[in-house]
Amino acid sequence: MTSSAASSPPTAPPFSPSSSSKSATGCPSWVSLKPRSILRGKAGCACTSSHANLSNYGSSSYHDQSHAADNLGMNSVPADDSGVLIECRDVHKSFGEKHILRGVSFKIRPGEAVGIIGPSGTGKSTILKIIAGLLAPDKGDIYIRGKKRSGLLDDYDDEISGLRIGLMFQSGALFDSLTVRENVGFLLYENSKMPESEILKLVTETLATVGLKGVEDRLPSELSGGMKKRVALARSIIFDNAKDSIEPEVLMYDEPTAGLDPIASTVVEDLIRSIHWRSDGMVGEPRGIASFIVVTHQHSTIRRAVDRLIFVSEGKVVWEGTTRELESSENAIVRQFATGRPIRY
Ligand SMILES: Nc1ncnc2c1ncn2[C@@H]1O[C@H](COP(=O)(O)OP(=O)(O)OP(=O)(O)O)[C@@H](O)[C@H]1O
Repeated sequence: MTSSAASSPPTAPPFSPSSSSKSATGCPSWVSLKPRSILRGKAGCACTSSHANLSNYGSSSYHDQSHAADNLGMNSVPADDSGVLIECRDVHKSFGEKHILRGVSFKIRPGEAVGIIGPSGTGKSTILKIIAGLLAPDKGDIYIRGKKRSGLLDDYDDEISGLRIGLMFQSGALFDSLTVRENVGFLLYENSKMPESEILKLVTETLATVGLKGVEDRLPSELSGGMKKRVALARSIIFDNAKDSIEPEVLMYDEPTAGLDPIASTVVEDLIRSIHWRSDGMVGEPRGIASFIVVTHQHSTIRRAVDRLIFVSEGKVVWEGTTRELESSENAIVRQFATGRPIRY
């Protein structure tokens, strides 16, 4: 992500588990469309990005070529519109003079694993923030289960949103002054009626799910980049056992593998998949997470973590198709993305 969200940098509320009096800085790694006091006004992180294979994206040559993609047919876009969870319809967004989104339209259906790809700065993260209700579109609408949504995150109640959406920021956005245990259990300590001993147990179990053991007492500064991503993932999938309504039905990940080495990337990609699989009851306990959306530049993440792709360029969706179709597409830009070859001038 190339820039911060519209809001000013967040300051987290004081952390208040009984055992700690530390205060936190930073912002949560995920937000839900269900309002909770801890999340109000806390969204928005300054993020950085690394795009190993796509350094030439955003060049004029790239943009010239992308016009050709406008003529591409949409491949393998499911025809069945019944039960569409999220629809972006002709969404526009400008920041000052910069017209970033110029009529973005797509649909997310139940159970889908969707990747949003495209040149740097084309507005992919902005799309996630608009879907999450952190930013308002200037024009166009977001439909949730067929119902037009209005307002931002803070305005929602359960009836209006109708869908629980979690967003994991690219940076992971861990609270630097809190331990791993406190970070992962943050929302539960703040909101849940669960006893602290149960929260501790759940934190340990959730960390084990993402392959981390014995790191509960470490600070984020004592973790590698890959471990931080996994802690952020753990925080995005820990749920209040006492309520079944708190779990997000759609998880959105903003560049979850950016900056990771291939092995650490694979771990995170497979974790994202496994969370999804569990929603289908294929592995372990069924979860309520219906779909997920991943913004990524990483080819391995596209191959391992998602099934369908939405290619955004110059603020529009210029191609949709399966990951397999990405490999075989004859469109110059899509093929170039698939092969990771530098663009020739
Ligand atoms: N709050 C904001 N204020 C001003 N400009 C913004 C804001 N948020 C995003 N932008 C600008 O909008 C453009 C799109 O940003 P965005 O982060 O959505 O792109 P992206 O496609 O996710 O990029 P990347 O692939 O590099 O992460 C960038 O030029 C960015 O600087």
